[in-house]
Amino acid sequence: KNLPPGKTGWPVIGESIEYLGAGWKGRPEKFIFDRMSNYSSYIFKTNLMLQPTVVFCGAPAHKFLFANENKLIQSWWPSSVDKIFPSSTQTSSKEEAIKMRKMLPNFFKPEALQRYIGIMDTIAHQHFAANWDNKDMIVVVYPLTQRYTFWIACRLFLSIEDPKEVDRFLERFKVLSEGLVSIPVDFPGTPFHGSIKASEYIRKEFLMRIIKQRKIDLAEGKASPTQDILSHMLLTADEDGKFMKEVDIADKILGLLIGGHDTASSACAFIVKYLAELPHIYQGVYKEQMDIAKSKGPGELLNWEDIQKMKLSWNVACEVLRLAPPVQGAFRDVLTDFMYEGFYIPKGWKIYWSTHSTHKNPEYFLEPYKFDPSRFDGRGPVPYTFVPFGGGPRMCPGKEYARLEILVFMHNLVKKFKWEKLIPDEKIVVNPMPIPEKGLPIQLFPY
Ligand code: HEM
Repeated sequence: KNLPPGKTGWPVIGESIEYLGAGWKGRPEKFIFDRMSNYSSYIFKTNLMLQPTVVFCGAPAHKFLFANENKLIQSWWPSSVDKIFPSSTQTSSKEEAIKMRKMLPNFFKPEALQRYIGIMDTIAHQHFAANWDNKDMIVVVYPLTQRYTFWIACRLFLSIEDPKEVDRFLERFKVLSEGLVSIPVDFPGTPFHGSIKASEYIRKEFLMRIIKQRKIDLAEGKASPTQDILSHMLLTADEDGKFMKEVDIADKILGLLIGGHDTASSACAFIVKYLAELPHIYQGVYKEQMDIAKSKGPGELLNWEDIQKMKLSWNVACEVLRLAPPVQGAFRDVLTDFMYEGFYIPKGWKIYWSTHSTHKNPEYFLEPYKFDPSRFDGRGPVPYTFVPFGGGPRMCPGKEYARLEILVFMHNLVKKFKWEKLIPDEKIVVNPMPIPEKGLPIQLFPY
């Protein structure tokens, strides 16, 4: 049978090491481009995460995959992810994903999102005052953007208000994320082992304690049914009148935290990096945000209309997501044998789609390494070429929420500071999100 070109690497581990990189700090972009130029610019075979895998590259391939979700293919996560959180939306379990998908529109519908803007803005004020203003005006950005997005999620998902509690939770959470996309060796000391332990603690102890207390508070009228995602999950029954089990709620909330946390933190950190490197882009964003700031009364929070005015800022954020996409790509399981472009794709193999195959492809983006936010003016890039949030039925449900928290972050940041990078050529590592190796230390210059 005519399998796609490519090699499957070492016995058992295949090319996972090349993909994830030594020390789990990989260069997925190089992996994809090397093989696109060695084998074929639209398809090649390999072996990743212990699975024979075909990588689909380019806009037509993305279109094909997104259109065939749940027909020829279905979302699949490496067994490592299934083990770290057994029944949540991030796993391959289709039923759980469907349940989650049905519930999500309530959290991410426009009325709900509009309510979140003021809360995000309040948290941003407190976050910048508590963490960025210091004597030397030197900060390391990535841990701070992690704090910012985690604080927002803790508030909107669980009504955790105390920053110290948020920080304690974040420490455990970081251990979990680090082993999420790793070689699944469950042995003390490996990232995978740490991740399983952290997940058990978060799901079975930390979240369970909050869920039980919330049930009591709701029964006694001390908590509001609409105050956050947790109340909503506890009080919403499915079509058969059944309420979700506590363990499932813990898993779902963890799934949302995983989906939304490191992704948005990485995006915010790269925005800081690019704005430091490109003063003319910073000036444009500064002007746009100051016009909005000047139109507000003292203490007045950002609202939906303000967000709509942040056109250039969002173009800049999109260009950052194109050049440094937080999600490298995702896997699919092949449900039935099929042919693609004359190549045989066997049932049971995995498919991987990669943001890089289009984002930095000169066929779709002229001078792909040039930072040019005007690419997003008007109708923007050609469909299926700009895919930081994926596409089709499994497209990121948190896209609009992410847009809001990123724009609120940019507004509060440029209003307060200019900055310079302290390590001019800081290396970028991918673990599994891209991050500057030393976390992006910067010198701040407050206004
Ligand atoms: C810049 C920020 C973000 C990026 C780049 C991003 C990217 C993605 C991508 C590419 C996928 C699809 C993966 C696939 O094709 O299988 C995805 C799925 C998902 N995202 Fe996001 N995401 C972001 C923020 C968020 C936020 C803020 C949340 C939640 C509040 C979230 C929750 C999820 C969930 C639950 C899924 C799984 C959906 C499913 O499998 O049906 N994401 N995200």
